[in-house]
Amino acid sequence: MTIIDISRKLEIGMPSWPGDTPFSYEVSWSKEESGSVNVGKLTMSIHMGTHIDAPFHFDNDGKRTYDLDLSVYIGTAYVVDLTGKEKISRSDLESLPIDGIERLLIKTNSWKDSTVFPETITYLDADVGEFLAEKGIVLIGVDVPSVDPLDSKELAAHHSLHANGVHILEAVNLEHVDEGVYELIALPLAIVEGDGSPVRAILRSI
Ligand SMILES: Nc1ccccc1C(=O)C[C@H](N)C(=O)O
Ligand SMILES: [Zn+2]
Ligand SMILES: [Zn+2]
Repeated sequence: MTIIDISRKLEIGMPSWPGDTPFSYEVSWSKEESGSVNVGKLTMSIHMGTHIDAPFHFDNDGKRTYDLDLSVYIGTAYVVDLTGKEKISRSDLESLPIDGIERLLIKTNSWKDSTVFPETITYLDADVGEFLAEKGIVLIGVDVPSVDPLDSKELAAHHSLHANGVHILEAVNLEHVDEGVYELIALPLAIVEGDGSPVRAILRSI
């Protein structure tokens, strides 16, 4: 069985959302000190690297991470390459062979240098939520840190996806992935009050 890892590495110095908590890892209790084991301490924004958004991230009354339906994060996914677009609208997706497929991963290739936070990214139009719901899509994944423009405050795409029951996976790495149908696994951690979760996202060929 071939596993394709589509997760970004979590490491010190990786780019984070401007002003947000950076990633840090340290051994806070060493083997020498504890007498038996190294114990690590992790600090990071939840929206670091490859992660899912819980609706609470952008809606005070929205679901928290632990309450998310795990079946959303496992199952068939279609990877489409839409490199070179400023934004992605319903018309860009209408001809995709996604009948019977419940997840869509979009390769935008718009995060050019993964060692620095991008200045602009390809984003989704607010008409995408309704279209995906009509198609029976329950999750959308993008290879950039947001489904909206980076300076957006309204978050039109986040809200339209949520209103249509489409869950959000952000900052996957699809550089090495060809278009086609796969099985996706990208489970959130059981963070009770979370507004999202880092995930280890993988694809399996089917
Ligand atoms: N971390 C942030 C800090 C400030 C403002 C936005 C963000 C975000 O993370 C938004 C992005 N659309 C996200 O869901 O990951
Ligand atoms: Zn996020
Ligand atoms: Zn988001």
